[in-house]
Amino acid sequence: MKTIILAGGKSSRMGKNKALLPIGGKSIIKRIAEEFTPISEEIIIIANIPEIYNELDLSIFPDVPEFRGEGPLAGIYTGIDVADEDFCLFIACDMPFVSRKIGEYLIRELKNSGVDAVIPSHQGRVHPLFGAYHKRIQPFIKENLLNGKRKMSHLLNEVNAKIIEKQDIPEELQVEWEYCLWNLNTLEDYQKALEFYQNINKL
Ligand SMILES: Nc1nc2c(ncn2[C@@H]2O[C@H](COP(=O)(O)OP(=O)(O)OP(=O)(O)O)[C@@H](O)[C@H]2O)c(=O)[nH]1
Repeated sequence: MKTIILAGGKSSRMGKNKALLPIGGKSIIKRIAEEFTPISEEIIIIANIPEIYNELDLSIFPDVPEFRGEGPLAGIYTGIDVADEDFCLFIACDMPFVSRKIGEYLIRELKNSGVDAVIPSHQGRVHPLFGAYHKRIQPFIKENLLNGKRKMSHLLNEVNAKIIEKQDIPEELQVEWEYCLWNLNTLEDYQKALEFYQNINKL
């Protein structure tokens, strides 16, 4: 499988590039890349200012010109295009604690169940930016973007998406579930993530 990190956002609520915020001495995007390297054939970054990430030594592509900067859906469209692979795992660059075990689980479900997408959900909230997607959804994304429908929820209503809840996953993965889905939007979120990181490292 290929892992695709979406890093083409504006981080306007954070006020600085979320992907580069350090946690435990490492940027979030680097943490994600390192976490997924052991299980990925390739890690690809989709970012609109690619040179920012040169030091990561990964493949970096901007959104396709047709949809540049049109939100995460544009990043997924581009990721599917460049990965040229049936099964892709997408991860937002603002999820510092994503887990490869859960990523593997999502991809396995995608392969075994034959659906178009496998998406985690926690406490009534779906997290489509840590999800496994089949290449065949690409025409649906294109149609939505051409019609100005940028919300992930539109796409998930149109394709055959399997939503996974905590109780669906093997028990040994359930501990990781909650923090794995955590994404950071504001400085307050970042502060909480730093505290969480310090606390788990004290255990
Ligand atoms: N490739 C690509 N990724 C995007 C785009 N917009 C958002 N993302 C990524 O999608 C994820 C979620 O982004 P959001 O938090 O919704 O948006 P954001 O622009 O990063 O942040 P805000 O400006 O605060 O809304 C992050 O990993 C972003 O980098 C885009 O237009 N292209």
